[in-house]
Amino acid sequence: MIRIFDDPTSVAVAAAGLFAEAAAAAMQSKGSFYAALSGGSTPRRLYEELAKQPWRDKIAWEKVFLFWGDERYVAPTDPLSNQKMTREALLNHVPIPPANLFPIPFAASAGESASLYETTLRTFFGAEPRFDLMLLGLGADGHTASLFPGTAALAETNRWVCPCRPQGTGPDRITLTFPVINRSAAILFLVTGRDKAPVIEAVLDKKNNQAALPVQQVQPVQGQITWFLDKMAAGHLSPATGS
Ligand SMILES: O=C(O)[C@H](O)[C@@H](O)[C@H](O)[C@H](O)COP(=O)(O)O
Repeated sequence: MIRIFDDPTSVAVAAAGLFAEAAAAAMQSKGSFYAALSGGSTPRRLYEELAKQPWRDKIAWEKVFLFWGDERYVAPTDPLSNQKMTREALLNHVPIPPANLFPIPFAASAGESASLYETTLRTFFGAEPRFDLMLLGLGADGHTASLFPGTAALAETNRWVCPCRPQGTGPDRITLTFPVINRSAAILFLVTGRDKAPVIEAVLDKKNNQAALPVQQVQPVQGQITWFLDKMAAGHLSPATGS
């Protein structure tokens, strides 16, 4: 499903509603809700929405279990940390038990952080990872989570978590891999801004004549993909694709 909203704030408000609905449905069927969080500017707005009413009081936060889809290899106090962003925007403001939070650890190396997180996930989920909701963003280069073009992590079939080194500057990353992402019950992409219009057109209007983009490997085994876009990101889509 593709939904197009006027602006990033409307995307975040709608995403908060979807998050709350997915949480209520999972809690009703199995008593808990497992979500993987994304970094990025649009998710931050979503987290700020969830920290406000009605969601702060309406969501049964003690039954919410939060994981991170990717992280920069930096200390959790670093301004680049997705964990720090999420704590500031959401977690410091809602009654979620600390034991329900599973941030990506900052270990001796990005590789060690990834393998520790893999152990955490395997201990929690057992044989098969199954997130009720996976939040994802999309980079202008087609990356999602920290699965960047041309990196070995794209071909991973066994490991659930990988370290990776994006091209250019910036810290190493730790990312969930496609075998985990594609076992999610639901995936929600939040994409806003004019700079995303070409990549959104390539992915959703399938006008991609270049090499395959990482995001095109998001193909859930059973789950649903929902795209929440703002008008700017949807600017190059044909009218038949958007709604
Ligand atoms: O932590 C991150 O930055 C995410 O891993 C990354 O995949 C992000 O979601 C996209 O780059 C889009 O980011 P924006 O929403 O900020 O454009």
